[in-house]
Amino acid sequence: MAAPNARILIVEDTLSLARVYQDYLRVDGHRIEHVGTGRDAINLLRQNSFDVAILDLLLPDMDGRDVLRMAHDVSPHTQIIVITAHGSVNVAVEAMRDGAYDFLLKPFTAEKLRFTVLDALKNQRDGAKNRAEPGVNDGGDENPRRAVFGDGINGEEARKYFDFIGASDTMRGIYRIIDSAAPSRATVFITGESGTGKELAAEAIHRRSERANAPFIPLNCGAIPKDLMESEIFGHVKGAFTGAVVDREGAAHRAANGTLFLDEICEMDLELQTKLLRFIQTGTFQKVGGSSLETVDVRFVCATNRDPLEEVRAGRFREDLYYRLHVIPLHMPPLRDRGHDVLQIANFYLQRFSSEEGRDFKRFSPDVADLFSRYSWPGNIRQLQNIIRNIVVLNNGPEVVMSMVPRPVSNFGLEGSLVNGSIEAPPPHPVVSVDMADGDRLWMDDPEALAFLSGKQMQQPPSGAGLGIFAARPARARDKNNGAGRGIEAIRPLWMVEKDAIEDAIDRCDGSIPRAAEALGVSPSTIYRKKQSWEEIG
Ligand SMILES: Nc1ncnc2c1ncn2[C@@H]1O[C@H](COP(=O)(O)OP(=O)(O)OP(=O)(O)O)[C@@H](O)[C@H]1O
Repeated sequence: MAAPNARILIVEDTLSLARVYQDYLRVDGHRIEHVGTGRDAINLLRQNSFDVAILDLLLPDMDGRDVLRMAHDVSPHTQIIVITAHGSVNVAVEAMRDGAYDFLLKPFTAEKLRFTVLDALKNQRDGAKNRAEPGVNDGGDENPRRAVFGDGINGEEARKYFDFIGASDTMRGIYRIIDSAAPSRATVFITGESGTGKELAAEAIHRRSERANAPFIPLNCGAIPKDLMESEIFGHVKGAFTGAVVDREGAAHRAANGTLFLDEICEMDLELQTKLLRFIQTGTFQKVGGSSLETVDVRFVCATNRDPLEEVRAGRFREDLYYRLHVIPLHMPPLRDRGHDVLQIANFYLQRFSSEEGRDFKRFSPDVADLFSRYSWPGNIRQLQNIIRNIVVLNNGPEVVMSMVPRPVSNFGLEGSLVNGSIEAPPPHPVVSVDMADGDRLWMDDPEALAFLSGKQMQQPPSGAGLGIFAARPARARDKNNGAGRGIEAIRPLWMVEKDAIEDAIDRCDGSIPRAAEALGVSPSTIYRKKQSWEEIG
């Protein structure tokens, strides 16, 4: 990296340390100023423009995190690097959530400090460049369509970090935590809804670490039947149980010197949790049916889509194991909170699936792009992938138009009910309406979606009428009930409806749960878990 002659503020109350940091950084030709209190730091940041601030979180006059938040507010373009005491990675991670660019754990070397500052500067300059040139494909664009849907822009140009696509602020925060956490041996505990990329994050942590050349072994604790789980992790000796006809190594052994990724960790049964805890504490384990102790060096990364503390409270997850594993928390944001990333990811998969399936898709029409940006994506990236695969397989390009978008995405915005039967103000754009079987009238500004939904003839709204409805249950459901006599006894519990849908999907996939799961946009373990809960209901 080039010597940048940047303006740097050091906020450190120990004078001797501040001098050392200044000496380290002067080598790169920066202009450096120093203050010893939080108050002075905020004042200086308010009056001057600094590229980077190096902030010790332990200050005499203010809580370091308050200083950080205020510094971020008064000077959002200053990249803030926080310094924390050795062993307080958690504090550092929290600080990054509050807007810090990176952190340094004491003690650190001159090289580490210089590199971290240069990296922050590079980020700051890239950010400034992107602000000055809206339209560059890094997610900082004010105009999502230009960034993602403009001519010639394809998914490969989208901002990538390992296998992640996306450059939203939330995801940049995730990449920084991965960068910082990866080199250490500390356990990373990843949370987030299904399909948000938890496994991708675990892999990135591995690939970014010194263990990258050793194996990355994922193990889905929710997808493996309980009684086989212990052998999956620790292996077994011949004859340990019926069917154990040969000795077998488990995931712990295979992950030696690498990373063991325990996905859906909260699904692990309590007895096995005790054995896992012992393994984490001692680095040793016994194969099922074995008598000798084996020792391996593994780094643990685990993930869950549940709230782990809630599981602890409910007695389903051991508290001591939780604290042992929960060293560096990493929360994967849902897709709906990632701004323009959704379009970048959509475009990436459109190009990929299109070439895999021999189609000519190049782009999304503006209304599809708009729908994708507004939709809530409950199944996150996996659902987005499935929708795009569906579109690509069943249609051809070059443009993805509204009529190609399958449900439930295409129905988005149609659910809801007429508020007290009132008719609201007419919309500023043309609408169409349709009379439904049960007497409701639908007013829509999207003729295609309305036609699809109702299968009825459309008409222009009478003058003076306004935007009514949005009471659109799918036509099928309406026809079945035909308006009359819809008593609450006809309503089935949600779990039964869900059970029917899942069983139907499994049937259509010839009994394959993984394929059914993919088609439904959930993980196989979700289905296994649900099947188990239906059995418990009886
Ligand atoms: N930012 C992203 N860009 C591109 N693809 C992504 C991104 N995040 C996730 N994916 C893809 O989405 C799919 C789901 O990701 P992944 O399996 O890591 O999610 P998960 O949170 O572990 O899901 P689950 O909780 O269901 O196990 C994978 O195919 C992954 O490659």
